[in-house]
Amino acid sequence: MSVARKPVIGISCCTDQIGLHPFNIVGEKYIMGVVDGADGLPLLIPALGNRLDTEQLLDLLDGIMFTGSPSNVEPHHYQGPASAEGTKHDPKRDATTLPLIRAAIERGVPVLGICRGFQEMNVAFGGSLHQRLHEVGGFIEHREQKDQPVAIQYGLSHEVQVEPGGLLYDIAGCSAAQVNSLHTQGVDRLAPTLQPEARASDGLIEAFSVRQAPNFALGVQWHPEWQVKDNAFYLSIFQAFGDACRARASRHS
Ligand SMILES: N[C@@H](CCC(=O)NCCCC(=O)O)C(=O)O
Repeated sequence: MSVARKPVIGISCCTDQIGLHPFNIVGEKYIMGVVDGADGLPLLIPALGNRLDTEQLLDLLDGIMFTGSPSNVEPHHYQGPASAEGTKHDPKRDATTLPLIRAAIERGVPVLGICRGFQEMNVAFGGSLHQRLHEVGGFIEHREQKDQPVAIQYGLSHEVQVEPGGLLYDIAGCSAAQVNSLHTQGVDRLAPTLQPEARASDGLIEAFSVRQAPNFALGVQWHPEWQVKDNAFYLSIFQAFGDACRARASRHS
């Protein structure tokens, strides 16, 4: 009797210097989102840029989650103005995730993008970002309160309106939900291939799917991985992603 295996879900890594050495790192909450929310087997994807064998990786994986990060996509990827001095970048991550997003979606590998990962999806398909939403005018505060405990920083912050009839509406079964909010950047020009799935009260696009994607492809600006089991809306996103990954995995077994 064969036992269904858990889907293998890739998780994009950031790079950072710790002491004398460069490291590939990922926040544990993303790993636990895959384990607890998607019931998947997490596999970390190092930021190897063009040295990553994308074809072999996509053969192995049943899904990929593109994580959030304190770093920002370098603006030359969307023809944006130079970043403000001191902006944190991760060019090795950009060189890995932007092509990997396009390749994964084209190959029908399920994709979930979170926060930076959501912003990367927009840039990967030709969209652009506001680099400092709070300086644009007209937007509510989307940044976390950095002086507050982590539970407050990742606590519910504002509402999003879910597009009726869309993928997220189907998944969550609701037309509005409260989400956390920990980002400075946001979608400016939405890539033509992306379909808005949710907006904040200021109109900012906070979730999208990929039009005509052969499989699950959703990006969200908030952090559904945060204590995923305790929030029905967050959990529904991970379960839908996990189901798509399981369906793909079953084709290989
Ligand atoms: N740097 C971007 C993206 C924000 C983001 O992904 N934050 C996550 C912070 C750490 C984490 O929870 O992984 C922006 O500021 O818009």
